[in-house]
Amino acid sequence: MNILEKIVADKRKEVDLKKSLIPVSQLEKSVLFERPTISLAAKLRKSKTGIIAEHKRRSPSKSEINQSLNVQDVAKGYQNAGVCGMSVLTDGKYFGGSLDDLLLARAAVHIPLLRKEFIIDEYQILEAKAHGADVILLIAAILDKEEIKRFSELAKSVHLDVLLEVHNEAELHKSIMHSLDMLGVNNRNLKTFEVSLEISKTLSKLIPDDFVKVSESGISTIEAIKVLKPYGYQGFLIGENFMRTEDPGKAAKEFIDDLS
Ligand SMILES: O=C(O)c1ccccc1NCC(=O)[C@H](O)[C@H](O)COP(=O)(O)O
Repeated sequence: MNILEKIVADKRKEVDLKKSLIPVSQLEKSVLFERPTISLAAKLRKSKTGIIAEHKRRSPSKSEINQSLNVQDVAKGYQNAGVCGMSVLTDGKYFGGSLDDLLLARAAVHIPLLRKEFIIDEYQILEAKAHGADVILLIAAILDKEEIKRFSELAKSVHLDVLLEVHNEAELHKSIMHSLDMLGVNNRNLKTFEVSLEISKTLSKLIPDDFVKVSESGISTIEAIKVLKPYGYQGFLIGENFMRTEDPGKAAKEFIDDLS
């Protein structure tokens, strides 16, 4: 089994357990379920910098990144830095995140929040909404076309933006559909951890203009963004580069100031 298969196998067990403990009817009663969401896609379309900053304590490729920070301080720092949105990893086993991180970030800031998760069941989309997310991530490598359609339509029906992530041409071809808002190209191969910005460059020309294009992973310099912008990218998802520092908000602010 590669790492992605392991994550998905664990996720299936986790979701089955959660469904038995907290029914959908309870998720729908959350005050946050009624909260009007904020569109990340709309923010990215208007932004000159397009930074989506991530809260990431650890990862399968890098192990520990930063375990000592308070998620609300990170969220406020990112908001103060002028990011377009914040990505909150909610997977516990592999990334050290949780749905509580999402709730806490929601209570601290008013920028769009992306639930960064391995979504394999509709339940997780309703869970995202009930915990204050504005956006969900769908990963083409772990979903078939019918699931992408079903999950993205459900997300849209509860007013969540959808970021669909691809890493190769086959994933992109099966994924293009009207119920998506943003197409993300992950520069990291989630099976081998190899990172190359060339993936964003190559796939950019195959993405129709009606989607906001987001380049994800392995971005650590202003130069990388300057290289990717002419390929039509309006969003740039950055995790480790900010989270490795003592003050991710400050690092994001310096980055955005240099970019502006
Ligand atoms: O980051 C990993 O090691 C990883 C491994 C397996 C599946 C997903 C993984 N990361 C999720 C992400 O997509 C990144 O956290 C995100 O794009 C930010 O990347 P970076 O700026 O390189 O931290």
